[in-house]
Amino acid sequence: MSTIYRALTIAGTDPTGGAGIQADLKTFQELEVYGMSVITSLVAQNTTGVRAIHHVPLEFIDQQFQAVVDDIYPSAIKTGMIALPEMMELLQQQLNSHKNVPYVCDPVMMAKNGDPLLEKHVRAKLRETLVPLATIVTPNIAEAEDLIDMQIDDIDDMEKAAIRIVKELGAQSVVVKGGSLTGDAVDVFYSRETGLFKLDAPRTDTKHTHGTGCTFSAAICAQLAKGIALLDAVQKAKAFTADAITWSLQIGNGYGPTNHWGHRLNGLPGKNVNQ
Ligand SMILES: Nc1ncnc2c1ncn2[C@@H]1O[C@H](COP(=O)(O)OP(=O)(O)OP(=O)(O)O)[C@@H](O)[C@H]1O
Ligand SMILES: Cc1ncc(COP(=O)(O)O)c(N)n1
Repeated sequence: MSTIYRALTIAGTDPTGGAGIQADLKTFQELEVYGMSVITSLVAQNTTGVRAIHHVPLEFIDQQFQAVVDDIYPSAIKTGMIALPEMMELLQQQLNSHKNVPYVCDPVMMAKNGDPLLEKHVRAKLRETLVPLATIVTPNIAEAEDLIDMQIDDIDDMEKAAIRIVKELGAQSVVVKGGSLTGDAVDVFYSRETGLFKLDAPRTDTKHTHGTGCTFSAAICAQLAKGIALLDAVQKAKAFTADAITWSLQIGNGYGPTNHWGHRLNGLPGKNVNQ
């Protein structure tokens, strides 16, 4: 039998299925990687915004994590919404004990509509605990600005920020995502080994981008679980995410979800599965 690659996401939920744990598991499945999850926070949200957050007790997060690693050992791990400093400390300890496993840190700070998922005063804790352990950290523009306290207006700034995140915060590599800029959807990858690398995709004219960051980081995690090299993993994840955005589902009353099976529709007529 062929190898079963296994990816673990540690994150919050989205009951409408577009972001968080749900988006991660859909992405793992599409990429033929066995998906597992540890839930940190239950989030009552939809495509229009966040209504309420219920944090899972620390001890129970620990029990979920142990239950996974004691039985089906992950080939790669990602973290998404980690809202409390004590959760970050617990995961820092856990990830430190499993340093052999590639780790993708998506430093989730807010939902697409601007609702906070991580309070401002605990962002420094994320920078100190989880970011330094990351094989790759995947901030969007606002998150990168927060991580290294600089304003980012263009691709030059993204490059400066990427280098600083690796050199000053200790992550092994970074991809700064340019989804919120204008023009082509350009992301900037940096690692000490490869240097700077631009990832370019045409921008799809859509507001349905809820969960793009979760999908992108989960796709990187899935590729790393398969043993794909870092830059190649990021390039493959970029293409997967671009397809998920291109083949928009047009559902929800706000920022609608991406289409996780979009990569299967390339070559078919139309860009909207409802057409
Ligand atoms: N309209 C778009 N067309 C094509 N690619 C896009 C578009 N918007 C975002 N992307 C790409 O999607 C990926 C995620 O980037 P983005 O900046 O949206 O992350 P994010 O803000 O963390 O996402 P989210 O918070 O919605 O999970 C990046 O590769 C980015 O370039
Ligand atoms: C649990 C969780 N994690 C991450 C996001 C970010 O995704 P988006 O910015 O697209 O809403 C989210 N909304 N919910």
